Amino acid sequence: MISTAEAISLISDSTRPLEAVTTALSKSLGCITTEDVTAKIDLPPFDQSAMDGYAICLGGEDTYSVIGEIQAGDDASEFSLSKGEAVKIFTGAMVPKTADLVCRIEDIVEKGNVISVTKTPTKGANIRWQGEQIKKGETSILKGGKVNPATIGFLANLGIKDLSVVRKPIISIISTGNELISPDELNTLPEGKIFESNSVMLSSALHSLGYESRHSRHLQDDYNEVCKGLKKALHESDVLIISGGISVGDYDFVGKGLQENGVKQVFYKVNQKPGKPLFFGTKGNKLVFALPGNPAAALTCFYIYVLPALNKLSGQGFIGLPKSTSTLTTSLTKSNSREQFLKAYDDNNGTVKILEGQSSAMLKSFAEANALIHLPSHSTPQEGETVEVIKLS
Ligand SMILES: Nc1nc2c(c(=O)[nH]1)N[C@H]1C(S)=C(S)[C@@H](COP(=O)(O)OP(=O)(O)OC[C@H]3O[C@@H](n4cnc5c(N)ncnc54)[C@H](O)[C@@H]3O)O[C@H]1N2
Ligand code: MOO
Repeated sequence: MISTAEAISLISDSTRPLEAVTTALSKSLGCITTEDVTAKIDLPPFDQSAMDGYAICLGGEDTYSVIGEIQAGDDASEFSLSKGEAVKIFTGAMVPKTADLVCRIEDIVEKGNVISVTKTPTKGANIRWQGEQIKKGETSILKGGKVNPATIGFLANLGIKDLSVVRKPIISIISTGNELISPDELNTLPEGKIFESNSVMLSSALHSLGYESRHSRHLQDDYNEVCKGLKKALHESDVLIISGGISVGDYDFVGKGLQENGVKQVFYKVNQKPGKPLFFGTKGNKLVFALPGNPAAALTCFYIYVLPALNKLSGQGFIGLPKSTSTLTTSLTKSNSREQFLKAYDDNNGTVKILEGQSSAMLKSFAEANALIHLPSHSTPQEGETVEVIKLS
């Protein structure tokens, strides 16, 4: 059986970034840009007032005659002020070229059509100059950056509607098992059945990390159904995330079904708890993860293996959840010959505790956890020792 480090390295070596596509700016959140983006206009596009007040043309006196008003959105390019004149102006409105500065409304006294300035600011005060943020022709964002909400706002402000980015993968989630009933299907469980939970858990994990599952299907433990379902999913996706049916039982058909569909096995089984029977394979550039069905094993394998691969496909490099170290406040009594990922609570102040209920079938402790502790095989760390922590939130 291979180690977790070997599994990670094999997945990374099999993963290539997807091609560039042009996407609507509004749909580009979390994407990696593939080109430098040049500003097509100055920002601001004109000299703008930064305050509500009066734009004045300095005249040597503290009083000014008010000759008009400029609202945000008005074209003031033809507006002309002579020395000693002022125009009422609002935040964001165009400042006439003949104005020297903007006085805040708080710093003047209004008397009819005349204002007295109680505190004259320096020349140029309260004006956001044309192009002071960025000038037409300059680079607004660099190739290889990750689009965040501010990037989208900045580019929208520049009038940019489309962006060239690395395409995000099309992902299918497949759950397998005769025992599974969708909670949407029935309210009461027939004997021997359980409510299906891995697909909604995995699609939520994807969503929380900036990915979406395009297709989700449930397959019965039937060889033909599994083969057909996998064929369809392989045809329509870049990444398959399968849960269950990958162990050694008579009705675990996922391994055989993948082989039948031409998926090349890269590895099967990792020396870890939970998630020992993890399968990873490829078909061309498509990636196939068959996660063990036990829910905590499926989610752990998703975070450790699937997420960094999705990030690499999307142009970000093979990057997983952030890691740090913390001091244990509890001790582990039993060692394991496998590496372990333990559900844990990290207080974000340097200490971490191992939670009760570490079975790979249990999600209760995972739901309370905000971290996984990664332990080497055969280790029994004690209270006070430093351990590696993978942050879930
Ligand atoms: N003889 C052996 N048996 C098992 C071994 C082994 O080495 N030898 N490994 C065990 C380990 S470790 C794991 S993990 C499981 C993995 O088995 P499968 O991937 O084939 O998963 P299933 O048998 O289909 O399911 C396991 C468990 O999880 C529940 N499950 C499955 N899918 C879902 C779902 N979508 N939602 C909620 N729960 C699900 C399923 O009902 C089972 O209880 O194999 C061990 N066996
Ligand atoms: O690998 Mo399994 O997830 O330990 O139960």
